[in-house]
Amino acid sequence: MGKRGATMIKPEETRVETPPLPVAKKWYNYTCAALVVVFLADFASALSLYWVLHPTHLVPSFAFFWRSLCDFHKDSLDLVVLALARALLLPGIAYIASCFAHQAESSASEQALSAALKKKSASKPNGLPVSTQNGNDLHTPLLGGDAGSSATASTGRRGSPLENGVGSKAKEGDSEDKEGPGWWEAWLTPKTKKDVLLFGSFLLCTAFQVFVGAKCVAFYFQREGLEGPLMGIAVLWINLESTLTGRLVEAYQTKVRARFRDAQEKAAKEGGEGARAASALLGGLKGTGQAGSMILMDPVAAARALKETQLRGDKGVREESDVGQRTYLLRALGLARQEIGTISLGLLCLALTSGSGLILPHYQGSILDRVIAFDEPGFRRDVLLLVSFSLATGIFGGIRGLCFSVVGKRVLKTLQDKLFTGIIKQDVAYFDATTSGELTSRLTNDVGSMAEPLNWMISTLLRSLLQLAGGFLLCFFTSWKLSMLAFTTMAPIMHITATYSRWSRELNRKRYALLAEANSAASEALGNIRTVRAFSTEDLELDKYQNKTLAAMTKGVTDAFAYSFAVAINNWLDLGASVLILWYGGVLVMAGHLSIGKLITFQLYWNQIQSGYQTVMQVLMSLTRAAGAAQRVLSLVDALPDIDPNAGTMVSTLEGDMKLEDLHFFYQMRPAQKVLDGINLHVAPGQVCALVGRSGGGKSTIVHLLMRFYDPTGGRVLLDGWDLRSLNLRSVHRHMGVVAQDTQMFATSIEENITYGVDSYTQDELHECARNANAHEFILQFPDGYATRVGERGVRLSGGQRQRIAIARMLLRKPKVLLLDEATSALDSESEAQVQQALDRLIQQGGRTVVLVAHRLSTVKNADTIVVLDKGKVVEQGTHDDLLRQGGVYGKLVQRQLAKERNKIENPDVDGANQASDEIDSLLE
Ligand SMILES: Nc1ncnc2c1ncn2[C@@H]1O[C@H](COP(=O)(O)OP(=O)(O)OP(=O)(O)O)[C@@H](O)[C@H]1O
Repeated sequence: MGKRGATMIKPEETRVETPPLPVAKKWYNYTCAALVVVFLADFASALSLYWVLHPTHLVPSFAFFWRSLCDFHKDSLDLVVLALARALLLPGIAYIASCFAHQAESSASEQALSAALKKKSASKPNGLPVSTQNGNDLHTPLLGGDAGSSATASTGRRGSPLENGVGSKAKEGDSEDKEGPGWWEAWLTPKTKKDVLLFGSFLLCTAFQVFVGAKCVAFYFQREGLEGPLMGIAVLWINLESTLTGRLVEAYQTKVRARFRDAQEKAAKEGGEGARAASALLGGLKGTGQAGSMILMDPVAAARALKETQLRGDKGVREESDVGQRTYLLRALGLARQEIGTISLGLLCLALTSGSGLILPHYQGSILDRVIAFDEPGFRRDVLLLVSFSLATGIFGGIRGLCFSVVGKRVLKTLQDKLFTGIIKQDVAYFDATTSGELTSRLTNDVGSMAEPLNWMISTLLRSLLQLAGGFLLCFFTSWKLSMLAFTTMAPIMHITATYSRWSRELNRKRYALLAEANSAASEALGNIRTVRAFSTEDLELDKYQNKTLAAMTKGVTDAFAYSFAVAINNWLDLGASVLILWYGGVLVMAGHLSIGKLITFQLYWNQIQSGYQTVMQVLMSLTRAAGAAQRVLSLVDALPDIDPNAGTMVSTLEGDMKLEDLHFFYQMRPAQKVLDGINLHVAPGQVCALVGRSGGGKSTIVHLLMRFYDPTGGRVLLDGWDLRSLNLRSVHRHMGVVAQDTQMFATSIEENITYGVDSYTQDELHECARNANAHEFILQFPDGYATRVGERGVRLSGGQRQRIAIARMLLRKPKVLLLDEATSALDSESEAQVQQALDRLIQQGGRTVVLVAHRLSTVKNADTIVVLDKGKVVEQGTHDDLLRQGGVYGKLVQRQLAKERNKIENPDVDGANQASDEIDSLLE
């Protein structure tokens, strides 16, 4: 396989946003019911019209039947026949399309599962055992194996009817000697077949509709009371029928998806049993009867892998609530609440602009009629009014734009602040599962996409809706027949735009996810630039980044093609409507039923409707895009951390008594690995406890739990006899000082780094702490002294210098409890000795409790208690002398260390720290 990236599961592939199964079923049933009602009403309206025309000939003879059918201008039997044809054809199409949708869904679900399994198998060096339901045992390939073959193994089918379906992509890497499917077969997936069928039904409905529209205007109405409205209902029903047919198939797809997801979650919960359930379901879904051939590998792992990108708290994965357009709008309005004054002014100007905008076409048409009639005074008055209304429209339009733009900018700021607050308060477990690149993407791309439409959305949406409603009424007022004809093209346009907007929403969600991944890849590479340079892996990083941006671009280009296609069809339909209006309007004008001015007015109102509709659709489309981004933003804004640093009892003073009671812990990202397994430990106030042991034994994890970065999965951490979980973390941290293994610095000055989080201090205190940490001297050697900027993450300092600044930072806080996680590991022997001296002094000064993690003997030997940890258990515990007497692991370590010390004197280049670490490892072997 070669490329590591190939095993990654793209979040957008695995995270299928579907409602719960009961909701999906409910919507499917509602859509079915609505379709039945619409068909019945359609047929009833056509029959009623026929009955209105022939109250005595409801059951015609053949000759009468034929005459009625062929009389386009005066009879309506053709409408009854067409209604019947639709009632038969459309459900048939919906059924066949649903079958294809079924196949596409099961195939896609299967692909997602096998991707998850592939990832799992890639993360396990020994590969995962996979078992078929018919009892065969297979093995997934190792990381370096052929990705495609694992997918093939997991689908486990040959010659299935879905072989050429969506799932065929999963088998891209099938053995090279086999010929892949031709482009035609690859293209003709069940999904394509479904789409083609639905598009066919749409064309059919449009043709029916144009027929009814043409009939409507050409019809000779004997009594206009009932015939017109019945004809109008027929036009309306056709639109509904075509839309509902598409919706029915979608609702069915959603139901299938929800069923699959439920089965998958069941699989995660129940292990083997659930696996069989999911497998059976998949087999059932495919409709191939090959349940036995579906292979599932470790469903728990697969389901877990699927959830890796989801929001996490300290207690585990959380469901992100689905943010639709309505929720987005409500939340956006909620954010804009403080701007109510500016919004009100904007709305007032909006009403004035829209009102005067709607009056303009009336005067435009009227001016023309007055020119034709040589009515000079009327002409002058109308021109004056037109100018006045145009000026008003411009002025109020400008103010409206300004108001809403200001509101948009303010909301953006509020949102950015809220999101950053949401991110920074998350549990540490959340940050274990995500990358800073993804988070910065949320802060920039997602917040931008969510807030951007607010600049113009509210005003534009309201204005366009007013324009639409007003234009609609005025069109009917000007000529209802002309309106009826023109509106036959409206529904297909609406249908195309709605379908495109749904599809585009999904595509853009994937695009944003890819952009976030690209961001993540870039920030990871830049954050580790020295490693990248040292290993000359610039091309590899570039590849990773480019793969993501390429995939995002491909999706963007696909969207652009589809958009152009949708726009082209819309334009044709729009032009068609204009031609129809001019044709029939011209006929009416020539027959003396309509003035030229009225025809122009109608055309202008029609244009207003068109542009209003296009704008509404654009707003809705950006709404759907914004809703996708809003989901990622709001899920974080709303998510409360499991560990709330502000909750619990405030701690004003601390004795420093620390107790670990039967402590158990595993990290969420590796639930199978027990890191701490029943640790019991007591550190009395003022005592020093040293944790030693093999790398990975759980020493730093104990420090994490003492800081309450995580809560234990079993047992308790007690501070002064209080369960740490019941105390206010912020107040506890005020009494704690920590120097972590990887010293973290901010890209500010040395002084700001040392005084980080300290409210008040004097320069003397600052210098004293730096002196005690053995940092003062080297700081003064920099030309800017304490004002020296350290660069991002302190890159302009050496490891030892960073460590000493971190120690100074800790000393300045005068903590009651010191947590030193290998605080002196990065120092040379001389610095270490000095820092050690400073730490000793600090410990002796004020009876502080100290927990230190160290590999070096010199650091640990003075501790009151030395705890030797291995595989999350305490293997030895006591003072230096006790443990030496016992002659166990620690005793051997000391002997070896002394030997090394002698060796070091002879060979001063040896890196003592690493050696000592290796030494403990080997001792514990
Ligand atoms: N955030 C994390 N998520 C998942 N696993 C983790 C995480 N942090 C540590 N681990 C795992 O937990 C185990 C214990 O790690 P820990 O850092 O406590 O060991 P340690 O004894 O301090 O090792 P060292 O001496 O090398 O620092 C290791 O196997 C490590 O891989």
